[in-house]
Amino acid sequence: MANVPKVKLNNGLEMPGFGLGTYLSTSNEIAEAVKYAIDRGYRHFDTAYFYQNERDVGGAIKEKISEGIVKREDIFLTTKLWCIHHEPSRVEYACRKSLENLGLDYIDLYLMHFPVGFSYVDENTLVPFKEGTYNVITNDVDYLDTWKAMEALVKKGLVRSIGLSNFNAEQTERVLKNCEIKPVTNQVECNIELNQKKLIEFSKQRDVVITSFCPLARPNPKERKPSFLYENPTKAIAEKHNKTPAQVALRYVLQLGTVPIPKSITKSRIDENIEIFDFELSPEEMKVLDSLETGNRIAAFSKIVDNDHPYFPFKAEF
Ligand SMILES: NC(=O)C1=CN([C@@H]2O[C@H](COP(=O)(O)OP(=O)(O)OC[C@H]3O[C@@H](n4cnc5c(N)ncnc54)[C@H](OP(=O)(O)O)[C@@H]3O)[C@@H](O)[C@H]2O)C=CC1
Ligand SMILES: O=C1CO[C@H](CO)[C@@H](O)[C@@H]1O
Repeated sequence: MANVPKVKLNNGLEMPGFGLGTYLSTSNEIAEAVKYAIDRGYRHFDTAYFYQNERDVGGAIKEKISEGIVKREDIFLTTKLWCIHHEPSRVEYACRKSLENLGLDYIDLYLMHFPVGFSYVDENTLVPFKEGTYNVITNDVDYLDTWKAMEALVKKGLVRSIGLSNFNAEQTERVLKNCEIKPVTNQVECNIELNQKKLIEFSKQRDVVITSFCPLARPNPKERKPSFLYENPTKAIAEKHNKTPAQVALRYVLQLGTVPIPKSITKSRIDENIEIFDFELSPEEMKVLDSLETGNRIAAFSKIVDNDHPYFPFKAEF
């Protein structure tokens, strides 16, 4: 079984340096995947209110706890505050709703999913579109006010750590300069094609860990994309190490100093993805992989959220 090192967070707690993503899978398939992953040594799981699978993920964890395979304190569970709950008065409600869905007493890490708030219509309208369009109705809640309400969750013991997701450097700095409790991580898209080197360096200097989502760039096997999973130079590097291109891609973001959270519901891939702690890419190989950066971003916010919103994060260089 892979020996996953722990990463020290700026609040003194630890987070396993590798985890399982859960986006786009619900119900039985994700519950089975989480249970299998626990059996195979995964201890860190990433979900979100937005994914509508907190019940499945939490239920699977609880099952493994009641079987005596793990204890609650062995598991590191992340979930996220969704954009319709940015109003400070909604934050505790949203967190308690996530806890209820998960069936757990506390959340290890609670992230603000995105810096822009969306208008609240009702619980089931996760993405409120302007009629007849695919443009989201945003609001102007300041993410600093949302952050203050998240700090209160730590004080109440509902969550152990809080963090950011999809924040750019300037936004991260604004939170750091105005917070009582520092964000422990910023979870951002990071893979061979969007290697986030500048944001990683910036965050490292401020003791904020970068967690890498879409570390495999959400593969599309029919179109053989991303090319780094199917072609050289990744393929040749993988062969040299007796690994797969996916393992090289995950090892790459790990060696950049980030925490990868690849998602899979496939047993063989759950096994494959965690086996990245027994080899090392050389500085030359890292350089070759650096050169595959295209800047392509997959997580779709830029298509639905007004890019001119003052808190839209992706107009900045990093
Ligand atoms: N904070 C945020 O805004 C965001 C957070 N996330 C989080 O990050 C996680 C990971 O990102 P995600 O978008 O899922 O993208 P990933 O890059 O992790 O890709 C997931 C896809 O890759 C497939 N896959 C997994 N392992 C392999 C492998 N070894 N070889 C080939 N294909 C493989 C999976 O298929 P299968 O499951 O069928 O095996 C799935 O279709 C999410 O699940 C979510 O938890 C993601 C996006 C945004
Ligand atoms: O977490 C997420 C999963 O990816 C989606 C985009 O494809 C994002 O919208 C969302 O934040």
